[in-house]
Amino acid sequence: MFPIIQGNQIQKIDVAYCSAEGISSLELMERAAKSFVDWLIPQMQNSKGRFYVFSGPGNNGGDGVAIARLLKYLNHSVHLIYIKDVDQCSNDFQRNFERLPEGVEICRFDLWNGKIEPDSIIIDAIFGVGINRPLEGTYLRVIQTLNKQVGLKISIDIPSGLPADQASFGEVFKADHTATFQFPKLSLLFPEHALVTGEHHVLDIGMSDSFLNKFENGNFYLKQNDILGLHRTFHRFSHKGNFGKVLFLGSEQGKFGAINLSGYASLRTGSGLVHLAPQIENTFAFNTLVPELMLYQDSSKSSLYQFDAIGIGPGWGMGVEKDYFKSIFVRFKRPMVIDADGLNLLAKYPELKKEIPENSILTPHLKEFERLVGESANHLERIEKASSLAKEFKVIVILKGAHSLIALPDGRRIFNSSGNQYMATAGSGDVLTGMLTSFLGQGYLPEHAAICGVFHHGLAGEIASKSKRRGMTASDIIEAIPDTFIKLNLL
Ligand SMILES: NC(=O)C1=CN([C@@H]2O[C@H](COP(=O)(O)OP(=O)(O)OC[C@H]3O[C@@H](n4cnc5c(N)ncnc54)[C@H](OP(=O)(O)O)[C@@H]3O)[C@@H](O)[C@H]2O)[C@@H](O)CC1
Ligand SMILES: [K+]
Repeated sequence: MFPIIQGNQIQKIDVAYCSAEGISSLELMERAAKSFVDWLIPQMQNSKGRFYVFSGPGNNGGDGVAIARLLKYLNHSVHLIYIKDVDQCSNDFQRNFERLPEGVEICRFDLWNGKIEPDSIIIDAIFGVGINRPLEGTYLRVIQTLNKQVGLKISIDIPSGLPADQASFGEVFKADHTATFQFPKLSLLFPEHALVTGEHHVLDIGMSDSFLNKFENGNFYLKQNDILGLHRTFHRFSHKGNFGKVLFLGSEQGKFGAINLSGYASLRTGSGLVHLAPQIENTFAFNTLVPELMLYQDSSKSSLYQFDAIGIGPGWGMGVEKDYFKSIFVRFKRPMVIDADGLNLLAKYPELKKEIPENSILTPHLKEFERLVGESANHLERIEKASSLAKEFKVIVILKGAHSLIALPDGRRIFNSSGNQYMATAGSGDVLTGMLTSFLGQGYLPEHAAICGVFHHGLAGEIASKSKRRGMTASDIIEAIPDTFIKLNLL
């Protein structure tokens, strides 16, 4: 997993990396510039190949100057607009400025005529992770001017004006794409910044996970390769008992779809036996979506021990009695998945939080999370609260959304990379509950169940949305679950 390094540590990393690799900071900048251009060129198939690069005074600006050179070498039309006098810019900026080839149109911002030809691509290299205060004066004017321009806008490393690991504190360049070096900066993962970051892309500049891990501060970014080693393997002699017997409690009258979706998702994730216990008196009235799902009638006296894992909450309703709710924790005793009305009931009866079995997985979306822990001023505060909740009650909190956060009881915070906007559809959360419960039931450690569940869920969404886009439903996500195992070559 990539650690997500704090902005104010990044200069230290540059120095340590350059000395370990025996390269100069200028060479590292060249690598960054090259990785950017290698990523950029295939993106711009229909463009005329005309670029306007705006460079600020630091090394982000230096990246921009190096990129202007590399684009010119590829015979593109390149304009470089710099903002501060060159002799007041960073050393590596100045070294790159000296290397600019003939044909790059160079102009200082205050002398620039303000014209950008249609179909041009605007590259923002004004500020990177070194931003330390809100923009004012000329810099503010530059960003305001560029935000009014039409055309594809791309930020290098981070949209200028956005601090690396805090909530935005002023005007920010509005990018369509952000190409960030080596690992995403924390603030790129905040939902409230989506309009300025656009789509973000992580570009490799050669730093290994093990090198970066020396600078980690508990935040990590989950990639596809990270989950491969976490999966259990099964063999020809495995029988349905090995794949787990799971139970879902939820679905009051009128919300039958909820645990049906969870149950079906758990079958598709590999569960051997799946039972549903709807919150209704007469289960004859309950139709299961697929014949493989079995009905179970729970009574608060019976043992739940026969199940390997349970998932509670989807469509449950708020009529569940407190004592019955508590009895589930007491009767099962082992890690379980708590979602939807299970979480709303915890918000209603906060004294029950301490009864939750250790290492259980709680899966709130932003609204459910707010009910549990109160309002947050921004996503940074939300992340801190999720982490505190995980540590205090020794549970795993999955804060759902783009780049879902997995907050672990030991304080680590893992941000997911899979998934897309089309997954914001009814029942998507019930599917996740089914997948998490399935992995728990197959004997995965709760931490691994959480990581695999979140990643596969996002990947299934990506696969299903290829043909369905906005029309994708939760059932489509379920149907794509087997493809996630095939894609990752997992037997
Ligand atoms: N490690 C990596 O992965 C690699 C990183 N690389 C690149 O380096 C970038 C970081 O470079 P950086 O440290 O020079 O910071 P950057 O943001 O360019 O500028 C800081 C300058 O801005 C100034 N300043 C700050 N706020 C201001 C404000 N509001 N208004 C006005 N001025 C303000 C501040 O001066 P100050 O006035 O505070 O003295 C300082 O002069 C990084 O994002 C990436 O693109 C790659 O090249 C190689 C691999
Ligand atoms: K930038």
